[in-house]
This record gives sequence, C-alpha cells and structure tokens, in this order.
Amino acid sequence: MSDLSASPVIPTETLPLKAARGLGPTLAARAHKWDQSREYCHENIPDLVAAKLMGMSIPREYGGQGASFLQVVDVVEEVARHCTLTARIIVEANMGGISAVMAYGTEKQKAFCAKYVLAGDKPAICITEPDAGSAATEMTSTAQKVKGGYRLNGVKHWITGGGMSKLHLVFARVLDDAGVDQGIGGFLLLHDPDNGDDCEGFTVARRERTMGLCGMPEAELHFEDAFIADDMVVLPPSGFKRGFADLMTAYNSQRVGAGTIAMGIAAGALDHATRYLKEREQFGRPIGEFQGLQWMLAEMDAKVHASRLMLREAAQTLCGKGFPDMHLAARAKMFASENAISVVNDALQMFGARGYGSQEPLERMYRDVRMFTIGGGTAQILKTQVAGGLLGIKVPQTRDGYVKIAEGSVK
Ligand SMILES: CC(C)(COP(=O)(O)OP(=O)(O)OC[C@H]1O[C@@H](n2cnc3c(N)ncnc32)[C@H](O)[C@@H]1OP(=O)(O)O)[C@@H](O)C(=O)NCCC(=O)NCCSC(=O)CCS(=O)O
Ligand SMILES: Cc1cc2nc3c(=O)[nH]c(=O)nc-3n(C[C@H](O)[C@H](O)[C@H](O)COP(=O)(O)OP(=O)(O)OC[C@H]3O[C@@H](n4cnc5c(N)ncnc54)[C@H](O)[C@@H]3O)c2cc1C
Repeated sequence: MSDLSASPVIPTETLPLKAARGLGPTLAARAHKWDQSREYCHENIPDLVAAKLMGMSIPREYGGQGASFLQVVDVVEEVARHCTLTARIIVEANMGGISAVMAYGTEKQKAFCAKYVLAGDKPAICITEPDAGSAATEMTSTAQKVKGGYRLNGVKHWITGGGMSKLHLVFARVLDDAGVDQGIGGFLLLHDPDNGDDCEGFTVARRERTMGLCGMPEAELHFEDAFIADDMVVLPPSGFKRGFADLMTAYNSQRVGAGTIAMGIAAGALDHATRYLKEREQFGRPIGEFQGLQWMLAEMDAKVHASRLMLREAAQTLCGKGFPDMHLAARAKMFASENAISVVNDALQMFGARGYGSQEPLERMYRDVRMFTIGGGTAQILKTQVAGGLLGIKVPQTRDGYVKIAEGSVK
C-alpha cells in the first residue's frame, strides 16, 4: 500500500522512480523517431521490463512490485517529461484494465494477465464504440451466453494499442441464454497471432492517423462471434447489473494515469522553456529577463504544480474497492489535461519559430498533449461528473434521465 504519510509534493524515491529517472535521457533521444516513423516503441520495451516498470503495480505474488498508484504516477510523470508514448504504455501496464483484473479477476486470470504485462505487453481497454463515446453506457457490443462461454459481437474504435496489444479487456453488454440484457461485463481477449493465439472472429479493422502520439496505434476492432471462455470473463464484484460502475471504478486509476501523462508533458515543456529563457538572447539580454515571460513562466509552474498535487491526491485517496475516488480522479484529470495544453502552448510560444520546428520537442509535445481532454473521458464529461458530486445529485444526460429519477425507476 502507498505510504499515505508521504509528502504531497516530494515523490518517494522508489527503485522504479530511480529507474525511470535513469531511462529519461534514452527515452528522450528516441521519442522523435517514433513520432516521425509512426512506429511503436518496441525498442523501449526491454528497458521498461528490465527496470520493472511494466506491471510494477501488480501484487508481488503475481510477479509485480506491489507498487501503489502514487508510486506509479511518480514514474509516469518522470517518463512523460521525455516520451509520451512510453508514458502511455506504463499507465496501461499498471492501471485501468490490468488493475481491474488484479482487483476483480480470478487467480487464473490474474496470473495469466500478469505474465503478459510483466513480459512487456500493454493491455488494451475496449470501451468506446462509434455510437457510444461519451455515452459509454449506450454501448451496443454484446456478449451472448453460449455453452462454455460467450460470443462477442460489435465494434470498438479508438482503441489504444489495437493491433499491438495482446491482452484486451472488452466491455460488452451481457445477454443471457434467452437474450435478456444482464448489464455490462469485462471480457479478456488474447490476440497474439505470432504465438498461435489468434482469436477467431476478432479483427483489427483499421488504424486512425492521429495528430499526436503518432507511434501508438489507435485502432478499430471488430468482434464477430468471437468466443470468450467462461473463465476469461472478469465478473465485477457487484455483478453485471452494476458491472459498468465497477469497471469504471477500476478505470478511474487510468484516468489519474492519463492526467499524470498530460502533467508530465507540461512539466517537461516547462523544463525546456526555463532552459531556453536563459539561453536565448534578444535585445542584448536573455529573454528570461523580460517580465512578461517571467510571469508566463510563473503561471506555467503553478499550473503544473497544482495539477501534480491534485493527481497525487487522487492517486492516494482510494475508494472502498481500492481505486482512486471517482470525483478526485475526474477533477484531477480534467484540471491537469486542460492546463497541460495551456502550459505546452506557452512553452512553445517562448521558443518563437524554433518552437514551431522539429529541432525542439515542443511541437511534438503540443500534438501529443492535445488528446488528454478527449481520451479517458472528455473534459466536459468529467466536469459534469465533478459538478454532480458537488451538488450531490445524479446528473443523467439523456432527456428522459431526470424523468426516470423522478419516477424512481433510476436511483
Ligand atoms: C457519462 C458517464 C459518466 C455515464 O453517464 P450515464 O448517465 O450514462 O450513466 P451513469 O448513471 O452516470 O453511470 C452508470 C453507473 O456507473 C457509475 N459510474 C460512472 N462513471 C463512473 C466512474 N468513473 N467511476 C465509478 N462509477 C462510475 C455511476 O455512478 C452509475 O452507478 P450507479 O448506477 O449510480 O450506482 C460515462 O459514460 C463516462 O464516463 N463516459 C466517458 C467515457 C470514457 O471515459 N471513456 C474512456 C474510454 S478508455 C480511454 O479513453 C483511454 C484513453 S486514456 O488515455 O485513458
Ligand atoms: C488518443 C485517444 C486514445 C483513446 N484510447 C481509447 C482506448 O484505449 N479505449 C477506449 O475505449 N477509448 C479510447 N479513446 C476514445 C475516447 O474515450 C473517446 O474519444 C471519448 O470518450 C469521447 O468520445 P467521442 O470521441 O465519441 O466524442 P463524443 O462523445 O462524440 O463527444 C463530442 C463532443 O461532445 C461533447 N459531449 C458529449 N456528450 C456531452 C455531454 N453530455 N455534455 C457535454 N458535452 C458533451 C464531448 O465532450 C466532445 O467535446 C481514445 C481517444 C483518443 C483521442
């Protein structure tokens, strides 16, 4: 468990954090390559495995380090300063889907998933569909109960790592033998064709061409009667009826991780800007002597630091199921992602034309950071969630949502 007495500011100097700090310059030197080639950073994976950063949050009994979410976010911030792509891999190798399995899974599922993640696999979490993005509970992918398991049907898109990830946690609407909707469950699907584990009925249909994080595949996945055996169903603790709530409770850890990547990019951009303000001279003096830029720098620093504090608070304020509190996670991720875009934008501005070119990492960081008010729950959705918490009311978004509450059909 995390050291809850840890200072809210100074990261605990853990072995993983030391390892991440040691890897920083190497990751930074390679980051441009993945961005330009749009290739996955396979070369980084052995370094992450050797540094025990893949699956550091997995309990020791399954081969991990048993690291807390607080210790994970410290590593994520450090890596994100240098390479967004690698930071996203570390988040999904320690939070979100893998954390749901470690919390809700069977012994077999935990050991099975730990093996892949510890060996370097970044699991994919499959929630979003073409017609169910923010309105995730309107997903139409189904898991029809059949003898020995379930048949998955549907389309998921914007799946991070699609085509690269071996493990997939697929959210789907469970239908019993009679086709009656039971609620939403999580289904573990292995896609590892190089090792003969190709799931029939599962296809990677296409890859998005993205503005940032260019080395990470964002793919559309098709499920056509893909069979998932009973023992690969992640049964949420409250059953399928509240399966979405339980699975999203686990997902809140990934929201904190995603917000930390955004903050880490901004922290890295702040480092670059601070360096440049002392290096660049105009009017016979370092541009850092101009008060306007000094004030910008101070504001950037405050935004990064406030984000860091909120994220570290969320990482260590755990709900009953051992995951970050929903509202703290939403607030931290919303705040960090919006402010990170602003900070990276200002840092790029301080470089003048140089910031707009590829001699500095700022333009890549600016393209990378832009996703974080969208992926992981948009800033708008998270603000609604925070407001609902502040008001102490449910905030249904469908037109009949409030009617159902009034009628008592929705609690
Ligand atoms: C918009 C939503 C919040 C859901 O809204 P709905 O009005 O459709 O449904 P609700 O009644 O609000 O929720 C149903 C049920 O689940 C509980 N819930 C919802 N969210 C959470 C949460 N984060 N933590 C815990 N519990 C949650 C809610 O309280 C209800 O429970 P009760 O029935 O009241 O007990 C939701 O659809 C939403 O979050 N939409 C955004 C979609 C999203 O975040 N997608 C992420 C996909 S993965 C990704 O993007 C990866 C990229 S990243 O870098 O990580
Ligand atoms: C880089 C990247 C990686 C991703 N990785 C994954 C992944 O690994 N797994 C996965 O499942 N998904 C992933 N996603 C998908 C992501 O979760 C969705 O894009 C996100 O939930 C928003 O859904 P949408 O794109 O359909 O936008 P929409 O829901 O169509 O929203 C469009 C706009 O309307 C706003 N909006 C919608 N509803 C409301 C409302 N009720 N109130 C106010 N505003 C509203 C939104 O905030 C947004 O501005 C990823 C997305 C990106 C960009």
